[in-house]
Amino acid sequence: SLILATDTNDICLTSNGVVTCQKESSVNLTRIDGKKENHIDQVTLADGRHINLHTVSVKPLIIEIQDFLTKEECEYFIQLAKDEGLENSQTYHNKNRKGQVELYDTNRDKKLSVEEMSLTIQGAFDTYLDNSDILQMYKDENIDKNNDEILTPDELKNFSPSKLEKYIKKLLKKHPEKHSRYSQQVWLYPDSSKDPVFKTLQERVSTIVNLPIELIRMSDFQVVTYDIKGHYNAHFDSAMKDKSHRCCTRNIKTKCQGGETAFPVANNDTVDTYEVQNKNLVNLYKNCKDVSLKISPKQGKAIIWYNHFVDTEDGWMGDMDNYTLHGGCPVIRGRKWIANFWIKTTDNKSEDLEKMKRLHKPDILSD
Ligand SMILES: O=C(O)CCC(=O)C(=O)O
Ligand SMILES: [Fe+2]
Repeated sequence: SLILATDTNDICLTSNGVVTCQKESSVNLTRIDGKKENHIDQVTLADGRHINLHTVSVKPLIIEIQDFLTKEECEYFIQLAKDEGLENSQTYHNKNRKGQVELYDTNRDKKLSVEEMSLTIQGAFDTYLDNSDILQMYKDENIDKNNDEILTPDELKNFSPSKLEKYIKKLLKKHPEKHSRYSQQVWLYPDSSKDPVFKTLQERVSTIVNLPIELIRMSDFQVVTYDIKGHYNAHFDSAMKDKSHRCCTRNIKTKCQGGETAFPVANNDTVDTYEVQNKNLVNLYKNCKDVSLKISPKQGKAIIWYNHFVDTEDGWMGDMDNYTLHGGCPVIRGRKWIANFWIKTTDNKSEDLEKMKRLHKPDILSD
């Protein structure tokens, strides 16, 4: 392609193999126009295949694509993940907790009921215990001497946060499914100049979401697998830092039952956090049955959603879309494999554009 670069504030970006140079200020993030529920748009891929972008929901916007990946591509990424080695998944909570245990004495009576202990353990360890687990813990640790299921300050004195932590850690070894997330994963950073399958994937994502390949090259790619009881309680993928504009969760292999991707507040009138907590809809390990919007896993199927809106002022990352609260229902039989492809930007548009300029490699196109 012939590029006639003009002034230095121009940026050259590649979409569908065509390089276009434009003013930096005119580069915006855009979202797929899903139009309305059940709308279908056809897109032709570079390999000539036609695929359908099916709008399954508008609040939040979720697009489903059957056969986004071929069977061979799915197998390739699973093998890549296995070769690299998968590790137990962590949560944002695990990595950022500073080790403190905060007692949730919600009614401020200075005593802890079983429900309050349950919230304490959720808050401190991201772990969801049944009431019977908690009563068993009282027994094992001989804390609730009068068996009234209430811990007084005196009884609590003998049960230090470090004792609690030790107990929970041991319990999780035996019952990892009681954690908010139970899966194995690996981050993959294939070099697209050496890995034609990954290069094709990047180009396909770029075509479908209609964003330049230079932005797609800044993405993170991850393969996750869930065994029986594997799940991921409802969460947001993005904190305000390190925002991910959208997320394609690709279900790359599924000989499994269960394992749906669930959106507990989709299509509600409001995101009613009280309702979410009250019905414990975050706890998908237990309550997936109460979620109306669930997308079943199927080999090759992709789902795309946008964790953030586009900011109307600078055309870059905007507010988080609270309707994107989501998670993975437990696998009942078999094993589920997914690949997550996160297209990410920061709050700093000009920094992101600089990065994109560095990732502009017209030579990579001509092979
Ligand atoms: O397993 C799923 O369907 C959801 C996965 C997910 O939300 C994530 O990896 O962030
Ligand atoms: Fe997620």
